[in-house]
Amino acid sequence: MTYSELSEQIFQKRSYLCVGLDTDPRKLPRHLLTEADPVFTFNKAIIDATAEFAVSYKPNIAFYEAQGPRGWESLQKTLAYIPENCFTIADAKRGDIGNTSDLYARTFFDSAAAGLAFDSVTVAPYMGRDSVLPFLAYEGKWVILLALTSNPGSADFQRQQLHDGPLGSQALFETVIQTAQTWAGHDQLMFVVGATQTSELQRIRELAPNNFLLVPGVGAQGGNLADVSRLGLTKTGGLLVNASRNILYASDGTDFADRAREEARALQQEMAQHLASLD
Ligand SMILES: O=c1ccn([C@@H]2O[C@H](COP(=O)(O)O)[C@@H](O)[C@H]2O)c(=O)[nH]1
Repeated sequence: MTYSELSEQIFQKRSYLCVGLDTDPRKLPRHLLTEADPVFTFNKAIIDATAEFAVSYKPNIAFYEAQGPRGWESLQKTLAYIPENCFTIADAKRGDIGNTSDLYARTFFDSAAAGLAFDSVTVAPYMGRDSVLPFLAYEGKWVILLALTSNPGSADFQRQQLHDGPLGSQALFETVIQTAQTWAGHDQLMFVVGATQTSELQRIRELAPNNFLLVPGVGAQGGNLADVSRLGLTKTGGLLVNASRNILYASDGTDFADRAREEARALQQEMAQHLASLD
């Protein structure tokens, strides 16, 4: 999906909601446990219930890998089930020396390799340019680079001051955002910024005025959608705000899909208001 197609979806659906498919078999409603593939059955119901309100889906790969080959199969089926008009994110947080990154990129982008063809993959920037470039070699595919993550540990490295960054003294996450833009344009590069990091969002928008930001951390992690939207929205949308647990596990009963739909609808309705206030 291209930048303008994603932007078009956002204004058509009046939503920048990304539903996180962090599907944990231990949290599934009991009545699904007799299904042949309970994870896929659950994901299918969640997608059916939320597709009207979401522009993106983000399976977190850890939840599938932890189940071995069975999990990989559920992931393949889930990806194939996500509607064409939704942007897909493999939240895998990969990155290694070039030839290894090359295989990670094949895993998530080339369906002939592992049966997966995501639109994008999350990548850790720590190993630098040559660890990221193999992902960018795929035309039409996106890299979503971790910049300032939502967790408390983001202070350990990402907020550390560097004294000889491109602008002199600046935080490591600022260097990541500036330097990565010399590797790819905003049509192929997004940044992860936690919803819990709104104190830095204005600065991040100055550094990356045109890049989409993937913002996890509303709901279960306490991030505030209104603040994220006020500081992060742009004329093209510019945001994908993820919610996982709040939607997936709104109920653990037979009404789980209805409750997930209500949660997704509530987020979409607030997003529609924020988009309307852009005019
Ligand atoms: O900085 C980051 C980067 C990624 N995540 C991921 O997003 C979801 C958030 O789930 P919630 O249940 O809505 O809290 C999850 O997959 C994380 O691994 C993040 O939270 N923060």
